[in-house]
Amino acid sequence: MPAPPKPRKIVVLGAPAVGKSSLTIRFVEDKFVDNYYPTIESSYTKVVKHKNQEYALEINDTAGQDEFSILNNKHSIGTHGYAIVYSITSRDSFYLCETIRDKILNYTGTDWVPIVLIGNKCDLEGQRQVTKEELAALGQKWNCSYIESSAFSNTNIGKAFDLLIAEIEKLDKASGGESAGGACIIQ
Ligand SMILES: Nc1nc2c(ncn2[C@@H]2O[C@H](COP(=O)(O)OP(=O)(O)OP(=O)(O)O)[C@@H](O)[C@H]2O)c(=O)[nH]1
Repeated sequence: MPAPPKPRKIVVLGAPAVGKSSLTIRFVEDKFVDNYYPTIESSYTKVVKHKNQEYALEINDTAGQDEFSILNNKHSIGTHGYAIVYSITSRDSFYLCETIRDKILNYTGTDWVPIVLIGNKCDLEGQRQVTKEELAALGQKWNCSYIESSAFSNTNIGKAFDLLIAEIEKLDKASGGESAGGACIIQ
């Protein structure tokens, strides 16, 4: 009998208009939405396979943050992993990622949480403001996974979520297994 899907909750955070909804919808529904409607809060589900195990993902797409946004319970209770998104065309959105991660760590009272850092809109090479080297440097500093993606051209979207599941699994293993997952991140 195959193992039942593991439920895993993911929150997508980042500055407004970096493509959080677009990459979530591309991942869940495999389509690209060209219009910009600021998100209030949306939740999506998708079952995916990672290393022969199924995962029932609950993905919470948030309203864009700024440096004054306060991380609330909805963003952290039961959350297993975070996708922090910026746009490669916006240096400000890249800088904001550091603030967002600091808030997560403050809120959870931990010094490490599963994160994938995503540089979205990589199809817009001509408008690039953040280099791949800067992404790699920040990802290495945080000891997390990192990747550039494009919801528009469907580049690395599935891969980004796969990397996040791997980060979540790392924590699961380090904390002694299955049940430890979200519970110990939330404290
Ligand atoms: N070229 C390009 N445009 C993108 C990409 N992803 C999103 N966009 C566009 O960028 C705009 C903002 O995308 P959204 O997905 O609504 O951004 P968001 O981060 O969810 O925005 P908020 O809800 O305000 O936080 C829209 O016009 C999208 O079509 C991408 O990978 N490439």
